[in-house]
Amino acid sequence: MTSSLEVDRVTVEYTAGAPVLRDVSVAAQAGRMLAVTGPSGAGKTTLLRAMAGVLRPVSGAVAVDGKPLRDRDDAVSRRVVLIPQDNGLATILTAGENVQVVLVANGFSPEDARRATAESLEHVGLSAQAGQLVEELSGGQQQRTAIARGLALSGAVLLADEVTSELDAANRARVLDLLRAEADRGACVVLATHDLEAAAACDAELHLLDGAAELVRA
Ligand SMILES: Nc1ncnc2c1ncn2[C@@H]1O[C@H](COP(=O)(O)OP(=O)(O)OP(=O)(O)O)[C@@H](O)[C@H]1O
Repeated sequence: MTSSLEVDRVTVEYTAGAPVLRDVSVAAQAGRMLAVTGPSGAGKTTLLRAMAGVLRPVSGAVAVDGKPLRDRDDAVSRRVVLIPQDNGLATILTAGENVQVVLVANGFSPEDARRATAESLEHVGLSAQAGQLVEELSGGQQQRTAIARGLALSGAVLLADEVTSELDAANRARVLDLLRAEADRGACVVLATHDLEAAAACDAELHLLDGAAELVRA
């Protein structure tokens, strides 16, 4: 089944009366990649967190398949996957454990979780690091572990926040190919990025500036 993600006139505030996003609307469609660009502090992470159901807008709504998201639990049950900017990995677990634990928590049997973990780490080129503690991995290897974890969940919506920032050119190209493969299997992919080449690899681009959004490429 394919899904669509609609952001309808969303305003988000961290402090009452000081919106970080103002009246932002955009739709992300199944099978396509949407880039969210803009300078540091423009609100890219805030928008992805609202899309993920982590932040509740003060007005407007985020909907998947026309049904508004209630909160993060609702978003998880509707297969909205967020790969966060800070990776969100448990540093005292291995790369493999980080992926596997999340899969089991999402209903995979231990055997399926083991298989999907091995496949996903292989896709990002980390098979040899599966048993290594996250705190022993480089920044780019940690970033790829978080990507492997997000990809393994096979979301209907995949929200990737600055997932190429620590990667060399070859790994960046590999990750963009993997995100494209997610879109090709029917996911809505949203990529927040500073990287102009990564943005150019997407089908559409939403540019944020001072909390307002403009669709610069549809
Ligand atoms: N938890 C928070 N509490 C208060 N203000 C916040 C919080 N998180 C972000 N902000 C503010 O919201 C604005 C947008 O931040 P956000 O992280 O969404 O920007 P960004 O475009 O992702 O930036 P970057 O490219 O540097 O990651 C910034 O002014 C930031 O200081």
